Amino acid sequence: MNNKTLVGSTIGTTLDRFINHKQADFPFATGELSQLLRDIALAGKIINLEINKSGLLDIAGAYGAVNVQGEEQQKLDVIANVRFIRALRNGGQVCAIVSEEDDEIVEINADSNYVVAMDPLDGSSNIDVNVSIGTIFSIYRRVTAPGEHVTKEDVLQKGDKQVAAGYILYGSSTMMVYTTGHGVNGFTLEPSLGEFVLSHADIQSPEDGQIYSVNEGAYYSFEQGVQDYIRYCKEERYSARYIGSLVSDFHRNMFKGGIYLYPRTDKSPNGKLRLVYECNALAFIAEQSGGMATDGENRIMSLDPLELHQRTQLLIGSTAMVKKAVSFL
Ligand SMILES: O=P(O)(O)OC[C@H]1O[C@](O)(COP(=O)(O)O)[C@@H](O)[C@@H]1O
Ligand SMILES: [Mg+2]
Ligand SMILES: [Mg+2]
Repeated sequence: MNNKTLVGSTIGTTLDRFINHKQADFPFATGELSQLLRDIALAGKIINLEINKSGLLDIAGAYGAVNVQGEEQQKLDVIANVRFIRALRNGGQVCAIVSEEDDEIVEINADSNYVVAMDPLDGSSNIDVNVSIGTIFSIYRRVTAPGEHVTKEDVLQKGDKQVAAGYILYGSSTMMVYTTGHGVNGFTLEPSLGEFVLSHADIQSPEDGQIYSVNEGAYYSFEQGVQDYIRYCKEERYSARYIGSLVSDFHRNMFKGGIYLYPRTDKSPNGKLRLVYECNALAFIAEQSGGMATDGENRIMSLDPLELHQRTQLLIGSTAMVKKAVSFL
């Protein structure tokens, strides 16, 4: 882990100031993307407050509905979804949202330029047991003209088209980590100030590592190559670490060096994780911090999304480890 002092964006700089500073790098910037990043940070702060006291409030447990994935929605999944949509609507920069919790495209401000794909609450199985969870987001510029009807073309863009992406991690501290294609920076929420403050500048993921993250309980449903790679990790005496929240496992491995795998199984022939609002964002962060993200054959960000809730196999993390894993497939 390296904390470097960068001209104009020193450790301790607030997110707001950092965004302003970075915007100056783009002479034709309109400030829309900057405002959108602020809106996401605001929604993250609001959700963070609810998560922190979720045990005290009647927001634990199931919501009593099933989302398009066939998964039982948790109350906090729905609350986080509502909070994000409201913050992005009020912020005025978004024309459409693709969310894990909504079957169809959520149309917002027809005249706005940006599309957001989001997983409002990642790691839902950990919500009620006080284990770290997150929010994942990808930002694209629409391809249709402002004012026109939003189409699937606007929301089903390759990961390579992302203009920004990141996540908010609600853990022992709350962090917002994002990229606009110029490196990855992490901001820690200073609770008494209520401000995200630059704490991890220009994050670089180690080339190699000793940690592997996979749900080994599904070992026998994985393809032979994946089973062989997991056995290799054991022979190498790597450490097995699996929180069960993609954002948290990814975050740890990005700093310490490691690989996260969610392989396809006989039950889920395309894997479990969603390309549009989980994998593309983390793939952008991984590549921008020196790591790698693949479905076993292709770069995740080169994949053409065909469906809003399309799933993909995911291998992500330190480059040397991901390449090694792919060599087993
Ligand atoms: O319980 P499993 O099958 O290991 O799946 C855990 C994975 O599923 C997820 O919970 C899926 O995300 P959601 O919680 O947003 O649906 C990931 O965060 C996590 O890595
Ligand atoms: Mg998720
Ligand atoms: Mg989710």
